[in-house]
Amino acid sequence: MASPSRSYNDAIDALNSLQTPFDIIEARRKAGIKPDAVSIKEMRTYLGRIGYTPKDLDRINIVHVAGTKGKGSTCAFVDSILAQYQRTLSVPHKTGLFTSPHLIAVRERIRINSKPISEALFAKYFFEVWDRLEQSITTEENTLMAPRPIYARYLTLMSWHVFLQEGVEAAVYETGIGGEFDATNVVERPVASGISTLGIDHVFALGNTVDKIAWHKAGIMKTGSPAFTIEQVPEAAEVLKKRAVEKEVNLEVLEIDPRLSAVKIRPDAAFQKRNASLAIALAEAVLLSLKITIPPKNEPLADEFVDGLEKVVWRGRCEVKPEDKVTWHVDGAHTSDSLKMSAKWFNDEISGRSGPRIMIFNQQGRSEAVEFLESIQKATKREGKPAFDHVIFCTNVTYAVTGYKRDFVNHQFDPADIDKMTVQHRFAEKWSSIDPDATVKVMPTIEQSIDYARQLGEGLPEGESVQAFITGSLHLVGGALGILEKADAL
Ligand SMILES: Nc1ncnc2c1ncn2[C@@H]1O[C@H](COP(=O)(O)OP(=O)(O)OP(=O)(O)O)[C@@H](O)[C@H]1O
Ligand SMILES: [Mg+2]
Ligand SMILES: [Mg+2]
Repeated sequence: MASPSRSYNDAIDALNSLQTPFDIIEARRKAGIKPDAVSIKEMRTYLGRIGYTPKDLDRINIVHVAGTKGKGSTCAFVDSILAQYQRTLSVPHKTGLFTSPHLIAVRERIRINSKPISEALFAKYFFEVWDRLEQSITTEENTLMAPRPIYARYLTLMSWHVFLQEGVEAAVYETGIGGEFDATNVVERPVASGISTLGIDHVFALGNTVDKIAWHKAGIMKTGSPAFTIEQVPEAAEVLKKRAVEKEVNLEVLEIDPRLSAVKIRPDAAFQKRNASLAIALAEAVLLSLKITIPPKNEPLADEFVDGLEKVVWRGRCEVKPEDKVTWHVDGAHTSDSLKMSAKWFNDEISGRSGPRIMIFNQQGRSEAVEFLESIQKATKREGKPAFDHVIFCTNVTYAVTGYKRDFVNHQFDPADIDKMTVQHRFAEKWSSIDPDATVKVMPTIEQSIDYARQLGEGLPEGESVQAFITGSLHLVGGALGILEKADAL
């Protein structure tokens, strides 16, 4: 057990103190300072300071995944397949999963045997890393670096410590931003690298065209380790191929795996089948390295693969939650391409259903999201009616009374903007211009937005329910799931 002064909440408060404040982010942005090779060098130093070398990471057999969209889903598929092998063969004995961002609680970013590590374990390892870093500064000459890495990097560092201490035999790693300079890229000999769908996101750090972004993501391919990707737009495919040649990596470009025709992939959409195809290849590579025999590619998938793919739980992505008078469609998409997918998914789901349509949307601190609204409107538009009868733009503040949960405190946004709901008013203005018959509202909290949707459901005739779509931000979706389930949805 963690001591009273070193509880999970203390750990989260300490972690939050490692967030880069909004004004510093702004200053860096203005000065054009971006992540570069120094980030990796520093991560290696921190790893050394907590007592490990990159070679130690080979022990946890890392599968490394980068991409603009589908990283988390692909990682969850791989993890779920490995869980099935653990059930039937007891190998791998322990699995690790490192993903970002979190939906409900920080600790869900670090999982063992598919479950977020407990609060007690999180606190224990968090403070072990904290103390090791503290002690090492006095013993080392190089004090130019900050004593501790920033938020996401700290969690990456901590995940290695957790997985090594816990004896994890196979660990699936999602990159945070990009690949080449991402904290996770300290790994030198992954069991396999996978690159999911590439598109536009994190433009400031990675560049504003898909080829520049592809260059970063390709940085996770390592000489001596197999690499896989799926069909990409030509500019991205070309860069990946070129970098694979430079690194002498055999990059395999996967079609949608024909064996998936016997598997119920949810949602039944091409993008998810691409994620699943990538996951199959990555899981095969891990199993091979663990000396587990798998059926050859021209035979049907082993039951463990089928079950793993069908039973995967990846919350807050394409999730449907029916309630008495509201059917909630919850998806944390937050980039241009994924919001298009997401809106199409919602539209397909509700086809033929009657009842008012409502969208609850937010994307904090990203003004470019105004443009994303158009693609949502295009994918959902109707003849003679607004795409949505009601559209609500709210902040990511969960509750009207208690505000944010600790796990969602975010110093990276301008607090004045949240108070004034600046971005929400801009979204509202935009939506009113593209879907003029919709009732558009701005609300300060997720809770109030959900109440509004529920009120619309009251008094609807038998057989009708509100068709609600919650999207735009994983934080919004996590908060919403917490309210809908009256508890942490972990
Ligand atoms: N291959 C894909 N192409 C486009 N959109 C996708 C793809 N896979 C998933 N999505 C959409 O993106 C959302 C997020 O998926 P996922 O968590 O797998 O992505 P991610 O790459 O981990 O994203 P991030 O870490 O930036 O939130 C899903 O809910 C879905 O709407
Ligand atoms: Mg992302
Ligand atoms: Mg993710």
